[in-house]
Amino acid sequence: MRKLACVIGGGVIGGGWVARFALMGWEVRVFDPDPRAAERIGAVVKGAERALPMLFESPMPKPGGVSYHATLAEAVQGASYIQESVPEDLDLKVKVFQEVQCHCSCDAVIASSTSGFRPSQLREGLERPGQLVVAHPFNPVYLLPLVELVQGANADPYFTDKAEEILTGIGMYPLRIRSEIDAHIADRLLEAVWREALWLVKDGLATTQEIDDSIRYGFGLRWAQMGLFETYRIAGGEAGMAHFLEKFGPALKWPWSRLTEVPDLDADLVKTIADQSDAQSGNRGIRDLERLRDDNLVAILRALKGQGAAAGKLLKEQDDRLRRPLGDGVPLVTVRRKVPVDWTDSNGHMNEGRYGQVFSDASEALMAHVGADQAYIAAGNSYFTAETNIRYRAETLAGEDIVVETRVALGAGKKLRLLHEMKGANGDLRATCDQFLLHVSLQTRRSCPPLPDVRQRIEALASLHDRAR
Ligand SMILES: NC(=O)C1=CN([C@@H]2O[C@H](COP(=O)(O)OP(=O)(O)OC[C@H]3O[C@@H](n4cnc5c(N)ncnc54)[C@H](O)[C@@H]3O)[C@@H](O)[C@H]2O)C=CC1
Ligand SMILES: C[N+](C)(C)CC(=O)CC(=O)[O-]
Repeated sequence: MRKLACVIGGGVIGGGWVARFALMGWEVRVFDPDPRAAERIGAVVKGAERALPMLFESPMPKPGGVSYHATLAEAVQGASYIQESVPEDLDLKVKVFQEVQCHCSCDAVIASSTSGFRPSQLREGLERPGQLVVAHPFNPVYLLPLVELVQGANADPYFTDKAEEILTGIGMYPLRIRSEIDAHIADRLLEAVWREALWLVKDGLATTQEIDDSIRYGFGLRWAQMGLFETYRIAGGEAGMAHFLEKFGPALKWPWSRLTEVPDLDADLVKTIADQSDAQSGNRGIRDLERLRDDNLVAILRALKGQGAAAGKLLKEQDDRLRRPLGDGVPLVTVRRKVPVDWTDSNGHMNEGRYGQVFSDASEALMAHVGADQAYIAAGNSYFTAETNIRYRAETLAGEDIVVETRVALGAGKKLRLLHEMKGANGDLRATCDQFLLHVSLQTRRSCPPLPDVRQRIEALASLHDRAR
């Protein structure tokens, strides 16, 4: 399948889709009648280019090109996936889908970013209603994996399955919503919290900052890794969920919530909220806030990745999908990645310990390349590092692209000596590492010669790298 996506509507959400598809190697065609759309999307893509690759240890694919088209008919040509992200207006969306179907391939997935409409509403008057699904993302689309995938009645599961496969391939977590309902699942939950928050401000009970603090210092942290039900199960103690419901069930009937009413967004309430929000965050521009949000999300997601928990598990799976064989260049490129924010220290640059990690990753990649991979290790053979000598030549900042080039300087029997050079995007040297490893048996924990295949491949690399010196 040709990896060609079309994004219709290039605002906040459309821009995020463009960035995610393009950075995951898809060519993207955009249609948006607003002449400022390309500039807006450019700014979103720039932020995404810094943030998204920080999530992965594997190299990103070559980014796909982004092209802008004067007509919708031209933009959808040849696309296998079409994502609509025009404003939340049912008539407008239906009109867009009707036009899309006049020009797109009958095999293409047509997906809507709608926050609240049901697929059956969007399919009104469509010639091929089954071709449309809802794929509701979360802002920023290029970092947050969740996408609510709604098929609804009268759909063709072929398109839902295809959408699921494509969205998974670009690193997202498609959550299939079993029955179509207004606002799907997540927006219903968000809406409940949002309404309650608006009442708290309107009634003068809390400021915008106090409400944000009540979330980010407390339950927001719990939600990011366990959600609602698993968290409350623990709150029930040894007796679990049933006991939690027994303990806190009666409170549901007390007037703890104003959810059944909606506050009027009259001029007074809008001014109160806008003034409080200005006082809270008005000293920072939107781009600054976006960068702060993205860096924090990257750090949180990477922490979850370390634990293999929640969205972090998905990142590990995407790393596996992105991993490619090393190739046979001389020297070998053993690491190609972006420096993530959580690797920097109080000097504002990549911490010295992380250089050790990068070179360790380089050795591990080389080991896998010569056949000393996870299966080889599981069978009881491995290499241990006996000595590492790192020279720091220039500082490296978060968001920078780095590569490590590795030469086998010695591959004789159980001895392996690797010379690594870490370079920046322009080939400028950042650090070198001279590393001596010994082959070991994991049963005896003593050194021993490698198995013949690994030994041969190491010797071949050593002689190739020696000749190329
Ligand atoms: N902003 C958010 O937090 C989220 C929004 N959504 C949904 O995504 C959709 C888009 O929302 P936003 O990006 O926030 O809106 P937006 O207002 O930022 O962007 C809409 C874009 O559509 C363009 N547009 C208008 N008419 C068009 C047409 N006929 N053809 C092509 N482009 C057209 C506009 O020029 C604009 O660039 C909505 O359905 C919204 O509910 C979904 C998740 C989150
Ligand atoms: C406010 N909103 C309904 C458009 C929000 C969403 O749809 C999802 C999000 O990113 O919060």
